[in-house]
Amino acid sequence: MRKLINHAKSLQGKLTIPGDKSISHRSVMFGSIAEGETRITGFLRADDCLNTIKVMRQLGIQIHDNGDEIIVEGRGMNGLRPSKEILDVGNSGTTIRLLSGLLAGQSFTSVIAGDNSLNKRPMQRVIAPLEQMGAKISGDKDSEFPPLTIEPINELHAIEYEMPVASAQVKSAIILAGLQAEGETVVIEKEQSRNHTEEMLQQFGGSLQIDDKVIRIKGGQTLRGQRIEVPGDISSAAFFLAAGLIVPNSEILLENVGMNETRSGIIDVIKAMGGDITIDMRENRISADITVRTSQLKATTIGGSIIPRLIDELPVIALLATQAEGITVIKDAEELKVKETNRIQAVASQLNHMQANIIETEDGLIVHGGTPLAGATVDSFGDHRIGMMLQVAALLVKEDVFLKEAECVNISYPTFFDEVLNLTGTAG
Ligand SMILES: O=C(O)C1=C[C@@H](OP(=O)(O)O)[C@@H](O)[C@H](O)C1
Ligand SMILES: C=C(OP(=O)(O)O)C(=O)O
Repeated sequence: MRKLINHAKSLQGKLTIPGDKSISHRSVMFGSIAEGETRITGFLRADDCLNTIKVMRQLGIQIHDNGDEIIVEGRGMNGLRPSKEILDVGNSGTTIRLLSGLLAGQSFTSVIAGDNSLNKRPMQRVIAPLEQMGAKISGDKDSEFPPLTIEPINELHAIEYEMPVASAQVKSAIILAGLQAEGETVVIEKEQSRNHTEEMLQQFGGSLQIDDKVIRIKGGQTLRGQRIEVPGDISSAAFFLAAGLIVPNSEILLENVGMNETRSGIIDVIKAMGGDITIDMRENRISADITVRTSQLKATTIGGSIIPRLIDELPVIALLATQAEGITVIKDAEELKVKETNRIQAVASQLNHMQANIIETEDGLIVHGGTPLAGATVDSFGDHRIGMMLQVAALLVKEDVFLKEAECVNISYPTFFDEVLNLTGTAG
Protein backbone atom coordinates (compact mmCIF):
# COMPACT_ATOMS: atom_id res chain seq x y z
CA MET A 1 0.00 0.00 0.00
CA ARG A 2 1.33 3.42 -1.06
CA LYS A 3 0.36 6.00 1.56
CA LEU A 4 0.49 9.77 1.71
CA ILE A 5 2.23 10.37 5.03
CA ASN A 6 1.98 13.27 7.41
CA HIS A 7 3.61 16.63 7.82
CA ALA A 8 3.58 18.31 11.25
CA LYS A 9 4.03 21.93 12.28
CA SER A 10 4.51 20.79 15.85
CA LEU A 11 4.01 17.68 18.01
CA GLN A 12 2.28 18.01 21.37
CA GLY A 13 0.79 15.54 23.84
CA LYS A 14 1.53 12.13 25.22
CA LEU A 15 1.38 8.50 24.21
CA THR A 16 1.82 5.11 25.83
CA ILE A 17 4.48 2.97 24.21
CA PRO A 18 3.29 -0.57 23.29
CA GLY A 19 4.92 -3.71 24.69
CA ASP A 20 8.50 -4.73 24.04
CA LYS A 21 8.76 -7.07 21.06
CA SER A 22 11.81 -8.98 22.29
CA ILE A 23 10.30 -9.57 25.74
CA SER A 24 6.87 -10.49 24.31
CA HIS A 25 8.36 -13.26 22.12
CA ARG A 26 10.35 -14.64 25.02
CA SER A 27 7.44 -14.53 27.49
CA VAL A 28 5.40 -16.87 25.29
CA MET A 29 8.31 -19.21 24.54
CA PHE A 30 9.38 -19.50 28.18
CA GLY A 31 5.74 -19.79 29.26
CA SER A 32 5.37 -22.73 26.87
CA ILE A 33 8.31 -24.72 28.25
CA ALA A 34 7.59 -23.86 31.90
CA GLU A 35 5.34 -25.98 34.08
CA GLY A 36 1.97 -24.40 34.87
CA GLU A 37 0.30 -21.22 33.81
CA THR A 38 2.01 -17.99 32.68
CA ARG A 39 -0.02 -14.76 32.57
CA ILE A 40 1.41 -11.91 30.49
CA THR A 41 0.30 -8.27 30.60
CA GLY A 42 1.50 -5.62 28.15
CA PHE A 43 2.12 -8.26 25.45
CA LEU A 44 2.77 -6.68 22.04
CA ARG A 45 -0.10 -7.66 19.74
CA ALA A 46 1.81 -7.00 16.52
CA ASP A 47 2.40 -9.39 13.61
CA ASP A 48 5.81 -10.70 14.73
CA CYS A 49 4.69 -11.63 18.25
CA LEU A 50 1.32 -12.94 17.07
CA ASN A 51 3.30 -15.28 14.82
CA THR A 52 5.17 -16.54 17.87
CA ILE A 53 1.83 -17.31 19.56
CA LYS A 54 0.61 -19.02 16.38
CA VAL A 55 3.61 -21.35 16.05
CA MET A 56 3.67 -22.23 19.78
CA ARG A 57 -0.01 -23.21 19.43
CA GLN A 58 0.95 -25.37 16.45
CA LEU A 59 3.45 -27.06 18.76
CA GLY A 60 0.64 -28.09 21.09
CA ILE A 61 0.59 -25.21 23.59
CA GLN A 62 -2.76 -23.73 24.63
CA ILE A 63 -2.57 -19.94 24.59
CA HIS A 64 -5.55 -17.66 25.33
CA ASP A 65 -5.97 -13.93 24.97
CA ASN A 66 -8.61 -12.48 27.31
CA GLY A 67 -7.95 -8.91 26.18
CA ASP A 68 -6.04 -7.98 29.35
CA GLU A 69 -3.66 -10.90 29.50
CA ILE A 70 -2.13 -13.57 27.34
CA ILE A 71 -2.39 -16.87 29.21
CA VAL A 72 0.03 -19.65 28.31
CA GLU A 73 -0.65 -23.19 29.58
CA GLY A 74 2.94 -24.37 29.92
CA ARG A 75 3.67 -28.06 29.34
CA GLY A 76 7.24 -28.27 30.62
CA MET A 77 10.48 -28.85 28.78
CA ASN A 78 9.26 -32.06 27.13
CA GLY A 79 5.73 -30.93 26.44
CA LEU A 80 6.01 -29.65 22.87
CA ARG A 81 4.22 -31.72 20.22
CA PRO A 82 5.01 -32.05 16.49
CA SER A 83 3.16 -29.77 14.10
CA LYS A 84 1.69 -31.31 10.94
CA GLU A 85 1.98 -27.98 9.19
CA ILE A 86 5.09 -25.89 8.47
CA LEU A 87 5.81 -23.36 11.23
CA ASP A 88 5.44 -20.07 9.34
CA VAL A 89 6.97 -17.26 11.39
CA GLY A 90 6.33 -14.52 8.81
CA ASN A 91 8.83 -11.66 9.06
CA SER A 92 10.23 -12.48 12.48
CA GLY A 93 13.96 -13.16 12.75
CA THR A 94 13.67 -13.45 16.53
CA THR A 95 11.04 -16.19 16.27
CA ILE A 96 12.90 -18.39 13.77
CA ARG A 97 16.24 -18.15 15.58
CA LEU A 98 14.95 -18.68 19.13
CA LEU A 99 12.60 -21.42 17.98
CA SER A 100 15.53 -23.22 16.32
CA GLY A 101 17.19 -23.44 19.73
CA LEU A 102 13.98 -24.62 21.34
CA LEU A 103 13.30 -27.31 18.71
CA ALA A 104 16.91 -28.45 18.24
CA GLY A 105 16.72 -31.03 21.03
CA GLN A 106 13.23 -32.40 20.35
CA SER A 107 12.36 -35.92 19.31
CA PHE A 108 10.26 -34.88 16.31
CA THR A 109 10.77 -33.12 12.97
CA SER A 110 9.90 -29.45 12.46
CA VAL A 111 10.07 -27.16 9.44
CA ILE A 112 10.29 -23.40 10.05
CA ALA A 113 9.73 -20.94 7.20
CA GLY A 114 9.05 -17.24 6.76
CA ASP A 115 8.23 -14.51 4.27
CA ASN A 116 10.41 -13.33 1.36
CA SER A 117 12.45 -11.03 3.59
CA LEU A 118 13.07 -13.65 6.28
CA ASN A 119 13.99 -16.24 3.68
CA LYS A 120 17.01 -14.07 2.75
CA ARG A 121 18.33 -13.70 6.30
CA PRO A 122 21.38 -15.70 7.45
CA MET A 123 20.74 -18.80 9.55
CA GLN A 124 24.22 -20.41 9.63
CA ARG A 125 24.86 -18.29 12.72
CA VAL A 126 22.39 -20.44 14.69
CA ILE A 127 22.82 -23.68 12.75
CA ALA A 128 26.60 -23.84 13.38
CA PRO A 129 26.50 -23.81 17.21
CA LEU A 130 23.36 -25.97 17.37
CA GLU A 131 24.99 -28.60 15.12
CA GLN A 132 28.02 -28.56 17.41
CA MET A 133 25.59 -29.46 20.19
CA GLY A 134 24.42 -32.46 18.16
CA ALA A 135 21.34 -30.96 16.46
CA LYS A 136 20.40 -31.93 12.90
CA ILE A 137 19.37 -28.79 11.05
CA SER A 138 19.45 -27.97 7.38
CA GLY A 139 18.38 -24.93 5.43
CA ASP A 140 18.16 -23.70 1.88
CA LYS A 141 21.25 -22.89 -0.30
CA ASP A 142 23.99 -24.66 1.72
CA SER A 143 21.96 -24.12 4.88
CA GLU A 144 22.36 -20.38 4.76
CA PHE A 145 18.66 -19.51 4.57
CA PRO A 146 15.19 -20.64 5.71
CA PRO A 147 13.17 -22.82 5.42
CA LEU A 148 14.93 -24.77 8.18
CA THR A 149 14.30 -28.47 8.73
CA ILE A 150 15.09 -29.68 12.22
CA GLU A 151 15.28 -33.43 12.64
CA PRO A 152 14.73 -35.53 15.76
CA ILE A 153 17.72 -36.46 17.93
CA ASN A 154 18.18 -38.29 21.20
CA GLU A 155 20.00 -35.64 23.18
CA LEU A 156 21.97 -32.40 22.83
CA HIS A 157 25.32 -32.01 24.52
CA ALA A 158 26.84 -28.91 26.09
CA ILE A 159 29.46 -26.88 24.21
CA GLU A 160 31.66 -23.89 24.82
CA TYR A 161 30.95 -21.38 22.07
CA GLU A 162 32.66 -18.11 21.28
CA MET A 163 30.20 -16.08 19.23
CA PRO A 164 31.56 -14.59 15.98
CA VAL A 165 28.74 -11.97 15.86
CA ALA A 166 27.14 -9.82 18.55
CA SER A 167 23.61 -11.23 18.41
CA ALA A 168 21.03 -11.71 21.14
CA GLN A 169 19.12 -14.07 18.86
CA VAL A 170 22.08 -16.42 18.46
CA LYS A 171 22.89 -16.21 22.18
CA SER A 172 19.27 -16.98 23.04
CA ALA A 173 19.08 -19.96 20.66
CA ILE A 174 22.14 -21.48 22.35
CA ILE A 175 20.74 -20.83 25.84
CA LEU A 176 17.41 -22.44 24.91
CA ALA A 177 19.24 -25.45 23.49
CA GLY A 178 21.59 -25.48 26.50
CA LEU A 179 18.58 -25.90 28.78
CA GLN A 180 17.89 -29.22 27.06
CA ALA A 181 21.54 -30.35 26.83
CA GLU A 182 23.52 -32.76 28.95
CA GLY A 183 26.15 -30.75 30.89
CA GLU A 184 27.03 -27.06 31.17
CA THR A 185 26.92 -24.88 28.05
CA VAL A 186 29.17 -21.82 27.90
CA VAL A 187 28.44 -18.90 25.57
CA ILE A 188 31.04 -16.15 25.15
CA GLU A 189 29.62 -12.95 23.66
CA LYS A 190 31.55 -10.75 21.24
CA GLU A 191 29.83 -7.67 22.65
CA GLN A 192 27.13 -7.65 25.26
CA SER A 193 23.75 -7.85 23.51
CA ARG A 194 20.24 -7.53 24.94
CA ASN A 195 19.89 -9.76 28.00
CA HIS A 196 16.14 -10.47 28.04
CA THR A 197 16.61 -14.23 27.69
CA GLU A 198 18.96 -14.37 30.67
CA GLU A 199 16.61 -12.20 32.75
CA MET A 200 13.54 -14.16 31.82
CA LEU A 201 15.13 -17.53 32.45
CA GLN A 202 15.87 -16.39 36.01
CA GLN A 203 12.37 -14.97 36.37
CA PHE A 204 10.98 -18.42 35.49
CA GLY A 205 13.02 -19.97 38.30
CA GLY A 206 15.95 -21.14 36.17
CA SER A 207 19.56 -20.31 36.86
CA LEU A 208 22.60 -19.28 34.86
CA GLN A 209 25.93 -17.74 35.69
CA ILE A 210 26.93 -14.48 34.04
CA ASP A 211 30.45 -13.15 34.28
CA ASP A 212 30.86 -10.15 31.99
CA LYS A 213 30.49 -11.65 28.49
CA VAL A 214 30.60 -15.30 29.62
CA ILE A 215 27.30 -17.09 30.26
CA ARG A 216 27.08 -20.60 31.74
CA ILE A 217 23.90 -22.62 31.74
CA LYS A 218 23.19 -26.14 32.99
CA GLY A 219 20.85 -28.49 31.18
CA GLY A 220 17.89 -30.27 32.75
CA GLN A 221 16.38 -27.34 34.68
CA THR A 222 12.69 -27.10 35.46
CA LEU A 223 10.98 -23.75 34.85
CA ARG A 224 7.75 -22.61 36.52
CA GLY A 225 4.96 -20.46 35.06
CA GLN A 226 5.02 -16.79 36.08
CA ARG A 227 3.25 -13.45 35.87
CA ILE A 228 5.11 -11.31 33.35
CA GLU A 229 4.67 -7.59 32.89
CA VAL A 230 6.07 -6.47 29.53
CA PRO A 231 7.32 -2.86 29.56
CA GLY A 232 7.01 -0.56 26.52
CA ASP A 233 9.49 -1.08 23.69
CA ILE A 234 12.29 1.50 23.56
CA SER A 235 12.78 0.55 19.90
CA SER A 236 9.21 1.73 19.20
CA ALA A 237 9.61 4.78 21.44
CA ALA A 238 12.70 5.71 19.38
CA PHE A 239 10.57 7.06 16.51
CA PHE A 240 8.76 9.46 18.81
CA LEU A 241 11.91 10.39 20.73
CA ALA A 242 13.40 11.43 17.40
CA ALA A 243 10.23 13.17 16.19
CA GLY A 244 9.95 15.23 19.38
CA LEU A 245 13.56 16.37 19.03
CA ILE A 246 13.47 17.47 15.37
CA VAL A 247 9.91 18.67 14.65
CA PRO A 248 9.72 22.41 15.51
CA ASN A 249 7.85 23.60 18.62
CA SER A 250 7.37 20.13 20.04
CA GLU A 251 7.10 18.62 23.48
CA ILE A 252 5.93 15.05 23.91
CA LEU A 253 5.67 12.64 26.81
CA LEU A 254 6.30 8.96 26.12
CA GLU A 255 4.88 6.75 28.85
CA ASN A 256 6.15 3.33 29.92
CA VAL A 257 9.44 3.08 27.99
CA GLY A 258 11.49 -0.02 28.94
CA MET A 259 14.89 1.11 30.22
CA ASN A 260 16.94 -2.12 30.22
CA GLU A 261 20.61 -1.02 30.12
CA THR A 262 21.40 -3.36 27.23
CA ARG A 263 18.79 -1.56 25.11
CA SER A 264 19.11 2.10 26.04
CA GLY A 265 21.99 3.19 23.80
CA ILE A 266 19.73 5.69 22.02
CA ILE A 267 19.35 7.67 25.26
CA ASP A 268 23.15 8.00 25.47
CA VAL A 269 23.24 9.17 21.84
CA ILE A 270 20.47 11.74 22.34
CA LYS A 271 22.38 13.14 25.34
CA ALA A 272 25.65 13.23 23.37
CA MET A 273 23.85 15.12 20.58
CA GLY A 274 22.60 17.72 23.07
CA GLY A 275 18.93 16.66 22.94
CA ASP A 276 16.49 18.01 25.51
CA ILE A 277 15.29 14.86 27.27
CA THR A 278 13.93 14.23 30.78
CA ILE A 279 13.67 10.71 32.14
CA ASP A 280 11.43 9.85 35.10
CA MET A 281 11.97 6.27 36.21
CA ARG A 282 8.81 4.48 37.34
CA GLU A 283 8.59 2.68 40.67
CA ASN A 284 8.95 -0.69 38.94
CA ARG A 285 12.54 0.38 37.99
CA ILE A 286 12.13 -1.23 34.57
CA SER A 287 10.41 1.55 32.67
CA ALA A 288 10.34 5.34 32.54
CA ASP A 289 8.20 8.24 31.39
CA ILE A 290 10.30 10.31 29.01
CA THR A 291 9.77 13.88 27.82
CA VAL A 292 11.52 15.23 24.73
CA ARG A 293 11.46 18.77 23.38
CA THR A 294 12.64 20.33 20.12
CA SER A 295 16.43 20.70 20.24
CA GLN A 296 19.34 21.98 18.21
CA LEU A 297 21.35 18.78 17.87
CA LYS A 298 25.06 18.33 17.21
CA ALA A 299 26.82 15.50 15.39
CA THR A 300 28.39 12.53 17.17
CA THR A 301 30.30 9.31 16.47
CA ILE A 302 28.61 5.97 17.18
CA GLY A 303 30.55 2.69 17.16
CA GLY A 304 31.98 -0.16 19.23
CA SER A 305 30.17 -1.70 22.18
CA ILE A 306 27.20 0.70 22.02
CA ILE A 307 26.08 -0.75 18.66
CA PRO A 308 24.17 -3.79 20.02
CA ARG A 309 22.52 -1.46 22.56
CA LEU A 310 20.86 0.53 19.76
CA ILE A 311 21.04 -1.69 16.68
CA ASP A 312 17.36 -1.34 15.71
CA GLU A 313 17.38 2.41 16.40
CA LEU A 314 20.17 3.22 13.92
CA PRO A 315 17.84 4.09 11.01
CA VAL A 316 16.07 6.77 13.06
CA ILE A 317 19.36 7.91 14.63
CA ALA A 318 20.66 8.48 11.08
CA LEU A 319 17.61 10.68 10.48
CA LEU A 320 18.38 12.66 13.67
CA ALA A 321 21.90 13.16 12.33
CA THR A 322 20.58 14.72 9.09
CA GLN A 323 19.17 17.53 11.25
CA ALA A 324 22.23 17.95 13.52
CA GLU A 325 25.11 20.34 13.13
CA GLY A 326 28.19 18.58 11.74
CA ILE A 327 29.03 15.14 10.39
CA THR A 328 27.86 12.03 12.26
CA VAL A 329 29.73 8.77 11.75
CA ILE A 330 28.06 5.41 12.42
CA LYS A 331 30.51 2.49 12.31
CA ASP A 332 30.84 -1.17 13.40
CA ALA A 333 27.23 -1.66 12.33
CA GLU A 334 27.59 -4.19 9.48
CA GLU A 335 24.82 -6.25 11.12
CA LEU A 336 22.41 -3.68 9.67
CA LYS A 337 22.94 -5.32 6.29
CA VAL A 338 21.21 -8.55 7.39
CA LYS A 339 18.04 -7.20 8.98
CA GLU A 340 14.60 -7.12 7.29
CA THR A 341 16.38 -5.17 4.52
CA ASN A 342 19.94 -4.01 4.07
CA ARG A 343 19.32 -1.06 6.39
CA ILE A 344 22.57 0.74 5.49
CA GLN A 345 21.46 0.88 1.87
CA ALA A 346 17.78 1.54 2.63
CA VAL A 347 18.48 4.45 5.00
CA ALA A 348 20.97 6.15 2.69
CA SER A 349 19.01 5.67 -0.54
CA GLN A 350 15.62 6.72 0.81
CA LEU A 351 16.75 9.69 2.89
CA ASN A 352 18.94 10.85 -0.01
CA HIS A 353 15.77 10.75 -2.18
CA MET A 354 14.48 13.34 0.28
CA GLN A 355 17.67 15.42 -0.28
CA ALA A 356 19.68 14.23 2.71
CA ASN A 357 23.43 13.83 2.27
CA ILE A 358 24.36 10.36 3.53
CA ILE A 359 27.26 8.19 2.39
CA GLU A 360 27.13 4.42 2.80
CA THR A 361 30.23 2.73 4.17
CA GLU A 362 31.11 -0.96 4.62
CA ASP A 363 30.04 -0.92 8.26
CA GLY A 364 27.77 2.08 8.63
CA LEU A 365 26.91 5.56 7.43
CA ILE A 366 28.43 9.02 7.23
CA VAL A 367 25.65 11.55 7.68
CA HIS A 368 26.16 15.21 6.78
CA GLY A 369 23.95 17.25 9.06
CA GLY A 370 21.91 20.38 8.52
CA THR A 371 20.14 19.17 5.38
CA PRO A 372 16.55 20.33 4.86
CA LEU A 373 14.48 17.37 3.58
CA ALA A 374 12.15 17.52 0.56
CA GLY A 375 9.09 15.72 -0.82
CA ALA A 376 9.52 12.38 -2.62
CA THR A 377 8.05 8.93 -3.06
CA VAL A 378 10.04 6.69 -0.74
CA ASP A 379 10.08 2.97 -0.13
CA SER A 380 10.06 1.07 3.16
CA PHE A 381 10.94 -2.09 1.17
CA GLY A 382 8.55 -3.80 3.62
CA ASP A 383 10.89 -3.07 6.54
CA HIS A 384 8.93 -1.67 9.51
CA ARG A 385 11.85 0.29 10.96
CA ILE A 386 12.57 1.94 7.61
CA GLY A 387 8.87 2.75 7.10
CA MET A 388 8.49 4.38 10.52
CA MET A 389 11.75 6.31 10.17
CA LEU A 390 10.54 7.70 6.81
CA GLN A 391 7.24 8.82 8.36
CA VAL A 392 9.21 10.73 11.02
CA ALA A 393 11.33 12.28 8.24
CA ALA A 394 8.17 13.30 6.36
CA LEU A 395 6.95 15.24 9.42
CA LEU A 396 9.63 17.82 8.52
CA VAL A 397 8.56 18.18 4.88
CA LYS A 398 5.84 20.53 3.58
CA GLU A 399 5.51 18.86 0.16
CA ASP A 400 3.79 15.49 -0.25
CA VAL A 401 5.69 12.39 0.79
CA PHE A 402 4.38 9.01 -0.34
CA LEU A 403 5.50 5.84 1.42
CA LYS A 404 5.46 2.48 -0.33
CA GLU A 405 4.48 -0.67 1.61
CA ALA A 406 3.38 1.49 4.54
CA GLU A 407 1.46 -1.44 6.08
CA CYS A 408 4.79 -2.93 7.22
CA VAL A 409 4.44 -0.94 10.48
CA ASN A 410 2.08 -3.73 11.61
CA ILE A 411 5.12 -5.94 12.13
CA SER A 412 6.03 -4.17 15.37
CA TYR A 413 3.72 -1.14 15.86
CA PRO A 414 0.18 -1.45 14.43
CA THR A 415 -1.03 1.86 15.96
CA PHE A 416 1.99 3.86 14.77
CA PHE A 417 0.24 6.11 12.21
CA ASP A 418 -2.68 6.76 14.62
CA GLU A 419 -0.23 7.93 17.30
CA VAL A 420 1.43 10.29 14.80
CA LEU A 421 -1.98 11.77 13.97
CA ASN A 422 -2.83 12.18 17.67
CA LEU A 423 0.35 14.15 18.31
CA THR A 424 -0.11 16.39 15.28
CA GLY A 425 -3.62 17.25 16.51
CA THR A 426 -5.26 16.19 13.26
CA ALA A 427 -6.79 12.90 14.40
CA GLY A 428 -10.43 12.00 14.03
O1 LIG B 1 16.86 -10.97 20.40
C1 LIG B 1 16.07 -10.11 19.97
O2 LIG B 1 14.91 -10.00 20.41
C2 LIG B 1 16.54 -9.20 18.91
C3 LIG B 1 17.88 -9.10 18.63
C4 LIG B 1 18.46 -8.24 17.60
O3 LIG B 1 18.85 -9.06 16.50
P1 LIG B 1 20.28 -9.81 16.45
O4 LIG B 1 20.32 -10.84 17.49
O5 LIG B 1 20.30 -10.41 15.06
O6 LIG B 1 21.29 -8.74 16.62
C5 LIG B 1 17.47 -7.20 17.12
O7 LIG B 1 17.93 -6.60 15.94
C6 LIG B 1 16.09 -7.78 16.90
O8 LIG B 1 15.18 -6.78 16.53
C7 LIG B 1 15.55 -8.41 18.16
C1 LIG C 1 15.56 -6.87 13.26
C2 LIG C 1 14.35 -6.85 13.81
O1 LIG C 1 13.59 -7.94 14.16
P1 LIG C 1 13.77 -9.48 13.80
O2 LIG C 1 15.23 -9.80 13.71
O3 LIG C 1 13.07 -10.22 14.91
O4 LIG C 1 13.06 -9.71 12.48
C3 LIG C 1 13.72 -5.56 14.16
O5 LIG C 1 12.64 -5.61 14.79
O6 LIG C 1 14.23 -4.47 13.82
